[in-house]
Amino acid sequence: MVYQEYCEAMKELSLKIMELLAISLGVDRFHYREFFEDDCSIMRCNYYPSCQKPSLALGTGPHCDPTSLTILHQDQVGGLEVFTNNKWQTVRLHSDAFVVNIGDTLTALSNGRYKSCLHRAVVNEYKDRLSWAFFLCPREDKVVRPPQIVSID
Ligand SMILES: O=C(O)CCC(=O)C(=O)O
Ligand SMILES: [Fe+2]
Repeated sequence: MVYQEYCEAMKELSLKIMELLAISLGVDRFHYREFFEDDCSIMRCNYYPSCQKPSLALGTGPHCDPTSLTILHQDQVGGLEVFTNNKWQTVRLHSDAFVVNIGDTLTALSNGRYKSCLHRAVVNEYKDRLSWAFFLCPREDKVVRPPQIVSID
């Protein structure tokens, strides 16, 4: 029940963020909300056992999320890193905050104006770690393309 409520709240939050992104692109505010109708979003709980030699272990290897938006909540152990300015940087922990990632689908939907970000999760030497990721994804048969107004470079 809590799980279902969490998923519904994440879906609504991600659609609200998509409204703001639509406005920022000069697109009709509800354009993406309509695009994500009957969505095939995914919720995933990640568990990373502690590891005595973290540098030799792969938590979640470097990747860009293939999805549209990811809303991530991490526990107080930490381990999420983002590749920016040519180096891996730790994403600061904040118990009251979510991390919002742009995924590859959104890069396509925005004609490259929003870029997906390379990130990874490293494991902790002493503590197990948990993270919860909600991935906003369109219905599987949707054609992914930017609205015309955003297609013009
Ligand atoms: O556990 C994390 O902090 C990141 C997980 C992640 O990148 C993913 O599930 O796609
Ligand atoms: Fe990811």
